[in-house]
Amino acid sequence: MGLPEAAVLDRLWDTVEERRLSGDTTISHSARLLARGTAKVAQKLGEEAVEAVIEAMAGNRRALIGESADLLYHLIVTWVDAGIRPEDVWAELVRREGISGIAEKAARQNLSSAGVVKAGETTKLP
Ligand SMILES: N=c1c2ncn([C@@H]3O[C@H](COP(=O)(O)OP(=O)(O)OP(=O)(O)O)[C@@H](O)[C@H]3O)c2ncn1[C@@H]1O[C@H](COP(=O)(O)O)[C@@H](O)[C@H]1O
Repeated sequence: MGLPEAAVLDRLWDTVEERRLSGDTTISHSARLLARGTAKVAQKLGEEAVEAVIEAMAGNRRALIGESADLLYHLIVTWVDAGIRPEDVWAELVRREGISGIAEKAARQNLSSAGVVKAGETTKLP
């Protein structure tokens, strides 16, 4: 295998989806977490995000790599629970490619100040 690459995320999604469909909750962490329901899945996502924040603030590069993997895993479990496929998210990132985040936000603010978009509404595609 060459350098690790992002395709691992697609493989991980396939594995977690398989655990949702036929995983044994006594041996599969994913099956057990998904069986606990959306609130628990979302809680764990939040917890892992905070753990990544803590390591980033502490400047613990190695620990932040580990917490990043935990966060990505729990984000994928959240996608599986919500019926989101990786390509749904990859398509959104591709749509945004080449559009500066600053220009994107300014355009949204112009739309809302022109009354085209009500404040609080987003012009981001669903
Ligand atoms: N990438 C991961 C991965 N990252 C983290 N974790 C698990 O996530 C859990 C996080 O620990 P926590 O204490 O935060 O969560 P918890 O055990 O629910 O504890 P509580 O908060 O409920 O008390 C640990 O058990 C980690 O092992 C993962 N479990 C699985 N995977 C991948 O998913 C695949 C399928 O795993 P299973 O579903 O277990 O078969 C594996 O082959 C891996 O590729």
